[in-house]
Amino acid sequence: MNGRILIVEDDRSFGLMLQKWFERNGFSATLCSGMVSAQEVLSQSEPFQIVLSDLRLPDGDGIMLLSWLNEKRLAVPVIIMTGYGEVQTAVSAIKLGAFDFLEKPINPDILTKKIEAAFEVKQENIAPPEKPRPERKYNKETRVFVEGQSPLSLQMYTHIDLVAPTQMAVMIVGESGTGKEHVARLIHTRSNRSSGPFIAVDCGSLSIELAPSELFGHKKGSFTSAIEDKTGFFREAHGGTLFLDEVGNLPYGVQMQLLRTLQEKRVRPVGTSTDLDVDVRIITATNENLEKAIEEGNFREDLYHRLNEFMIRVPSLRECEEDIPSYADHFREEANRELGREVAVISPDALAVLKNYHWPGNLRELRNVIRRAVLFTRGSIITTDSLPLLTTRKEESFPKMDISLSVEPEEEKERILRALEQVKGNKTKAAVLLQIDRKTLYNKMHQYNIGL
Ligand SMILES: Nc1ncnc2c1ncn2[C@@H]1O[C@H](COP(=O)(O)OP(=O)(O)OP(=O)(O)O)[C@@H](O)[C@H]1O
Repeated sequence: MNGRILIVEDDRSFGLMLQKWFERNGFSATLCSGMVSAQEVLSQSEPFQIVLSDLRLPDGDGIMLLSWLNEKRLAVPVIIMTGYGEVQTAVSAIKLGAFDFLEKPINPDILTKKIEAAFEVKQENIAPPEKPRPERKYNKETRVFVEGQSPLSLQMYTHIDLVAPTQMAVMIVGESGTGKEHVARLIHTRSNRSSGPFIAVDCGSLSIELAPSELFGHKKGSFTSAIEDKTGFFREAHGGTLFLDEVGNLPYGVQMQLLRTLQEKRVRPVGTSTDLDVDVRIITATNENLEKAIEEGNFREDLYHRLNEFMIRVPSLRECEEDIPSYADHFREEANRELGREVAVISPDALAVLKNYHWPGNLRELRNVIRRAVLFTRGSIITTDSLPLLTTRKEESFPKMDISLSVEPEEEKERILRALEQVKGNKTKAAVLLQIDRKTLYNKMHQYNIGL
């Protein structure tokens, strides 16, 4: 391993020890003693591959540093170091996007594994430092997934199977960490585009200035930093699927261009005057209420309807309690493999705790909790002792997300016609696609004068 690591630690002797350890292991490590100095270094020097930050700093904390990195769109994995008993805060840090956490006193083997894992993610997900790119490509199945068997999960998989073979634009909604990206990938692999590319783009990392060229490409010399031709995500996804994650974050200025591209199925790279054909299926995901964004003037309504030809709602984990044991077991096996452990089971008491918690961070949080438990377990059984304090009960949890839709009549008619076309006129299937009952479909067809 080698690469640039930034250590943010106010305990100087501990920081120096870490710095020496990294240097002995072939890294270049920079040490900062506080948040502000870390921000200065991160803004000025060459990009770092990993930031290893203490949770508590004299002029802030690791979580503030994390938020600052997010704000500045500096895509670097952050590992937070916590003291004994600060695991809850560390879990919050992970929900905010920290890559992982490490408990002090630091075990060098665990540190090595986490650094290796962060590097892998950095190589896989994030582009070379000098040219940050927000896409992730999936050319092969890298992870194993579990299909929940609860009624809401089964309903979701039925919807996936139904919509996957069509060309409809799918909008996936659900809380953070529910597995929306996994659903997008599943739709792609179950579609007739599965042999084509799957390009995932995090819309939150597209700046207003660069978004057009990232999405639609550019011609060499069309602006100062355009030192070579760029294909753009749309054309990279030609023949396959373009997944726009966190689509609510798409800069408003680019939304019109996106709509035009979708309607005309053509892109015009920046700095050119020629339109190029593109054949791309669009899948989007959001964990925010886009209707509110529309009301507030932050998201175009016409684009919303174009992207939302079919909506899939990914249930929260607290709505699928019966799936928790199989997910937990799956994450236990995954952690065993990745951490070289042999933890065989989760005790019934521990399972009861897991089932009773409200999981605001959903599958991502469950995965982190189980990984931590596998690390902490000395024997072969995960007991309540190896779980963090999971105290908030389900009853105290938040209300469900409102995903109801209101559509303009013209658009509604258009959607019904499209759905009927996709399923060759089968009204039962069209009603499922539109997520309305058959009777409502008949009424609407009558209302819009669509031949029965
Ligand atoms: N069906 C599944 N089986 C096993 N692991 C899963 C499954 N779905 C999701 N995961 C895991 O849960 C975590 C969160 O999944 P994912 O990133 O797809 O969620 P998301 O809803 O897209 O999150 P966000 O809203 O933050 O973008 C990931 O580690 C993913 O690998």
